Amino acid sequence: MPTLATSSSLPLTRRFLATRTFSTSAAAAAGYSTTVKMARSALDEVTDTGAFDRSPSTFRSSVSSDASARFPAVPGRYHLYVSYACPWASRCLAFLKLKGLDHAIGVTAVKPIFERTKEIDDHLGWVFPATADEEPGAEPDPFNGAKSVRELYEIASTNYAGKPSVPVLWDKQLKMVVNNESSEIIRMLNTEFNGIAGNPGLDLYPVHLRAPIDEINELVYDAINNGVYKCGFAKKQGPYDEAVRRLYEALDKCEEILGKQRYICGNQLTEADIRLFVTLIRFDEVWILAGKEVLQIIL
Ligand SMILES: N[C@@H](CCC(=O)N[C@@H](CS)C(=O)NCC(=O)O)C(=O)O
Repeated sequence: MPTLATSSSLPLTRRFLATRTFSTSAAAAAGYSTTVKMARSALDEVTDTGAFDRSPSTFRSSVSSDASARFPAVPGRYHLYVSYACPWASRCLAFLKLKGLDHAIGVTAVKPIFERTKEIDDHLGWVFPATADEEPGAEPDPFNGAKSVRELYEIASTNYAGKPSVPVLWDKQLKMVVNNESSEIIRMLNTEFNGIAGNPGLDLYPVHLRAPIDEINELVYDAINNGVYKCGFAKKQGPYDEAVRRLYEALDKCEEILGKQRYICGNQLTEADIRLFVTLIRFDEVWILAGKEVLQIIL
C-alpha cells in the first residue's frame, strides 16, 4: 500500500523552464532545433485561464458480444495500439491480460518518446520504429505500415484533425478506429468478449459494486488520473496550485480507504483499482518530474 512521504515545492517559473527543456529536447530528438509549435496534442489543451482541459475522445463505437453487431467480438479482428508510457493504454493492457484475451486481440507498442510525425509540419506524437529491433518493446505497425499513430487515425478518417492518442482499439477488417477512449475499451474487454476470453468469470465491474466504483472513479479520474495532467500542463500558478491540492487530497483519501481494506471498493479487485494503479505506479518515476507533482512522493 502506498505511503506518502517528504514534502517540497517548485515555483512556477522553474516549472516553465522544465517544460521548455522537455519540448526542445523532444524536438532535438526528432532531429530539428527550432522552437516547437505543438499541434493537436495535450499541450494544446489549455484554456485561457491556464488550466489543462482535456478534450473528449473522438471514436466511441463499441464491440459487442452480439454476432450481428457492426463490431462483433470475434477473435483476431481487433488490435490494440498502445504506448507503455501511457497510463490510459496500460488500463487496457491490464484488462487484456486479466481477462485472458491476449490470444484474441493483438498488441503493438509505439516508441516511448514523441517524435515528429511528418515532414510537412511540426506535429510531435507517437511513432512506430522502422524495425522490431530499433527500440525494446516497440514494433512496426504490422497491418497498415503506418509510421505514426497519426497515420493510423488518418487511415481511419481522412480529415482527422484531433489528437492522435493511444490507446487505439483498431478494427483490422474495416481498417478503422473502433474506440480511442480507455474507460470504454476496458468495459468492452470486461464483458463483450466473454465468449472468447480465457477468464470470462472475472467481472471487474460487478453489478453490486457499480455505485461505489462509479463514485471512486469520479474522484480518481478527476483528481488523480487526469489530475496529474492538470498539474503538468497548467500554464498559470492558480490552476496548478488547485490541481496539486486536489491531487494530494485524493491521494490521502485513497490512502485512508486502503488502510482499512484490501481493495479500493471493498474486498475484491475491480476496475477502480486498476484505474488508480496505473497512475500510482508511474507517480514517482514520471509525474513527480514531468507533472511537477512535487509535494510528496509515493514510496
Ligand atoms: N481519453 C483518452 C486519453 C488518452 C491519452 O491522453 N493518451 C495520451 C498518452 S498518455 C496520448 O496519446 N496523447 C497524445 C498527444 O498528446 O498527442 C483515454 O482515456 O483513452
